[in-house]
Amino acid sequence: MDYGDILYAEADGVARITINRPEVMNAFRAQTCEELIDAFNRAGWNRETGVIVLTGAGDKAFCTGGDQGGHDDTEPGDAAATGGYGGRGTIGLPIEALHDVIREVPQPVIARVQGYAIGGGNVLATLCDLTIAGEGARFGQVGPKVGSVDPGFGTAYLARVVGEKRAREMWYLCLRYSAEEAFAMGLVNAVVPDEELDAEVERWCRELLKRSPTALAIAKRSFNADSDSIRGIGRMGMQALSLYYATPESREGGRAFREKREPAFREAREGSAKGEGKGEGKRGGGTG
Ligand SMILES: CC(C)(COP(=O)(O)OP(=O)(O)OC[C@H]1O[C@@H](n2cnc3c(N)ncnc32)[C@H](O)[C@@H]1OP(=O)(O)O)[C@@H](O)C(=O)NCCC(=O)NCCSC(=O)CCC(=O)c1ccccc1C(=O)O
Repeated sequence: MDYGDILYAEADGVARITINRPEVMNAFRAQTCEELIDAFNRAGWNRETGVIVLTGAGDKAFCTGGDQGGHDDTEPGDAAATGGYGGRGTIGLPIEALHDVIREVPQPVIARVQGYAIGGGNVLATLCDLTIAGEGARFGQVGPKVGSVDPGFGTAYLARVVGEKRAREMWYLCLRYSAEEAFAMGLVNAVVPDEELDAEVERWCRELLKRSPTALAIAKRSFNADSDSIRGIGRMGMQALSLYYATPESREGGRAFREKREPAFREAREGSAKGEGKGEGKRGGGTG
């Protein structure tokens, strides 16, 4: 596969995968997810590769989740309306397959985080085996601010990593957390000055490359086994999410972000319940 949205490099036992869309803070669209899946499989099944590093291009962001310009913005009730991202998978992004492959590759995956790890970007960093952050990194979830949610690993697995209270706080309040705060809650393994980030990631890679790759693979699979049930719950939740994306309430979030204004979720939900707006009646007036 030729890559347009990501960069891929292999050297000295380390595969580096870089989301290369700095103009949208490394937000991902369907094509980005497809390329990431291909790259993870390429690195994961190469016996020369001992560690995989996932990062984002530039110094502004690791990844800010789904590309808000990529949502289907047709009105609910229009024949083509899905509210999704227009690609493969339940919500038009093969996000489930991307999450799976990060967990499936036998090598440890390190998230090298500089700048923002927000929304689906924070989920990707959380799913990596290890996270190393520059001191300027900022973490957080934004779903309920923009009409989205990750009903699988992004919520349930996050709770295992940082604990139920913190995970609920992150999702409900949509605050941003500094690298030090993320370290304190166990979301990050190490924080270093931004200019030392590459050297620190390299140091961790060299340590991992000294370890038995088979023992690491068994350890990884053993850690995963305990949280694999989240996958099934996530699949079910994703079906619900695809219905939610087609509602005025969810669409209001994406639109408000693009229009740089506060969303009016409650008005959108109530308008929908009353059957106001184009096509709502055809969907039974549900709000998702
Ligand atoms: C990242 C911010 C906090 C940065 O804020 P700030 O520093 O004030 O800069 P801005 O002016 O807001 O942004 C600068 C510039 O970047 C553009 N941009 C930022 N993020 C995105 C994005 N995600 N998509 C498109 N464009 C983006 C922004 O528009 C600006 O462009 P200009 O041209 O300069 O105007 C802040 O930007 C922010 O909060 N961004 C929103 C992040 C967001 O909404 N992410 C999507 C979250 S929902 C999601 O990821 C769903 C998809 C998904 O991932 C998923 C779905 C279902 C199950 C699982 C998952 C999953 O976990 O992956």
